[in-house]
Amino acid sequence: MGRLVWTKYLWGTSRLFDRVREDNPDFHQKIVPISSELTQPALAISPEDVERLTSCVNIIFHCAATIRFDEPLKHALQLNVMATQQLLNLAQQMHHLQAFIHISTAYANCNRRHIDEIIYPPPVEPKKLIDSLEWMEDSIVCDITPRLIGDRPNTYTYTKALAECVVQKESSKLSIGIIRPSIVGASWQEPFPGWIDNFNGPSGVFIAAGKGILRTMRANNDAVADLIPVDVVINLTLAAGWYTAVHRPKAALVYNCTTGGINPFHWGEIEHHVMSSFKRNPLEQAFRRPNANITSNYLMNQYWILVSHKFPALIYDLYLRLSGQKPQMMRIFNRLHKAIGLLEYFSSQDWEWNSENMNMLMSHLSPEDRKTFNFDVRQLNWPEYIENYCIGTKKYVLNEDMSDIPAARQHLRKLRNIRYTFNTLLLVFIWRVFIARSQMARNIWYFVVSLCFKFLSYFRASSTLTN
Ligand SMILES: CCCCCCCCCCCCCCCCCCCCCC(=O)SCCNC(=O)CCNC(=O)[C@H](O)C(C)(C)COP(=O)(O)OP(=O)(O)OC[C@H]1O[C@@H](n2cnc3c(N)ncnc32)[C@H](O)[C@@H]1OP(=O)(O)O
Ligand SMILES: NC(=O)C1=CN([C@@H]2O[C@H](COP(=O)(O)OP(=O)(O)OC[C@H]3O[C@@H](n4cnc5c(N)ncnc54)[C@H](OP(=O)(O)O)[C@@H]3O)[C@@H](O)[C@H]2O)C=CC1
Repeated sequence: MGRLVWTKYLWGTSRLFDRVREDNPDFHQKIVPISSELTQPALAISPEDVERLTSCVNIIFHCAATIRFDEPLKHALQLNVMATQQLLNLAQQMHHLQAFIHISTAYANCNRRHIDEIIYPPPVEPKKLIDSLEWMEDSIVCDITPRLIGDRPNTYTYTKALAECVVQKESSKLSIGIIRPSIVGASWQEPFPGWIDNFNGPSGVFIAAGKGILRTMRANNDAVADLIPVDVVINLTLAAGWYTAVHRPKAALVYNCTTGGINPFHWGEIEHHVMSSFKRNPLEQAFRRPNANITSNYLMNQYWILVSHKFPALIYDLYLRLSGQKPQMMRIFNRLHKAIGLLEYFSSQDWEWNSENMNMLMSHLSPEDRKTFNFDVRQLNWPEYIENYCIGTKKYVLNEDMSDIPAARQHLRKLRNIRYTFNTLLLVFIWRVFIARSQMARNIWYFVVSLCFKFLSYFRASSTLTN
């Protein structure tokens, strides 16, 4: 439902709605936005709006949540659990409600390796937790949060697990479907390939790598990167709304909305395609040439952070200071490291999700509906998707013009020349300081050079023989 920001998207200039605007310029007349605030009693919905909702609504799609990984527990609990309970209460007053679709996350149970389409017992009884945190000061809650969330990485996944349990409790009174998307990425086909409008999940990582800021990150090359295009999630959600309303399942049906078990792709492959895509379609004003690597080795990552992040940031900030400007690069890197640190849990391991209900739902759709509400990720071509995703971050997140690509390429060439010059100067400096002053360093240097020369002569000789 969201707050009234919805209107900004619908009536405003968002390119997401270009196609629907073309097909049906008056489409906005079909939409009635309702103002709400999840942190307020009864969700702060006005009595007139409550009246309208209870008399008109057939299906609820409950998406509103805080998705921040660093949300204080009390706030996350309020937004993701208590607000869900309030919406369920409101849903029970709705005279014509046919289905309640709750958007959870595939990582709600990320403390398990294999995740079935069932609701697992909650880590704690939600009501008990809400009651006990109510009287506690924020500082105490903060202290006990790590103990409470246990083997989950953050308050987000913890509260999303509790929310599932709250929703399940109402399944005798409402027809309920729960959608669990994995890592939501840019659109695959609808309304056009590559649409994305935020820095969440991998998008911020891709952009930071494309800008040449991010050069290293901890991730497992061979772990499955369970990205799911946003239009697949929406299509599945709509289809689940239809199925729930028509078939009225007795228990809440859970749909793991994932790609890993059906059409797996790995972080190592993503790295390769992201980097080559940004080399073909560079972002404007890159800090350095895009050249990022993932590694699962902690020490290696720390080494590259020092050499490829902190050292260039220090030099650049020194340059800014000397030219009378405010240093900023170190601050940017500190924020980046904080964000990356919160994502590494998800990129360093993999999970197996069972997605039988996704298949079951597909089998219930008519061939025409299967096309209109396509969520068959077997057809997803990953390299093409990643290319469109990277172009999408450029066009729709950073609002860069594709016609400026030649200038961006020129900028990368300039950066390459700066790097060559810098490396040459560094080599000369090292030569002057170490090699020219010490006999032993000189001997090692001559030894290395003669070894290289011998190798070269050997290869030349052997290639002449084979010819
Ligand atoms: C080596 C590289 C190789 C490259 C190739 C790639 C190879 C593969 C590599 C592996 C990839 C792994 C990906 C795994 C993803 C797993 C996700 C699991 C998802 C679980 C699924 C879910 O169930 S779902 C929810 C997902 N939930 C999020 O994903 C929110 C996270 N996030 C936050 O929890 C907060 O964001 C956090 C961070 C605390 C900061 O918090 P913070 O307070 O410091 O900063 P803010 O977020 O408030 O941002 C303040 C302003 O910075 C702007 N900004 C933000 N990022 C920016 C950026 N990169 N560049 C420029 N600008 C940026 C922003 O737009 C704001 O701008 P403004 O102020 O104008 O609005
Ligand atoms: N992004 C992802 O990778 C994944 C997301 N999900 C789930 O999908 C759902 C949507 O997530 P996503 O679109 O990514 O996240 P967004 O942050 O973009 O959307 C969250 C929505 O919740 C609303 N909201 C947040 N706080 C309040 C509040 N206090 N009062 C009223 N409304 C509020 C926001 O309204 P406003 O726009 O006004 O701020 C926004 O419409 C969430 O339930 C999330 O858990 C699941 C798996 C993956």
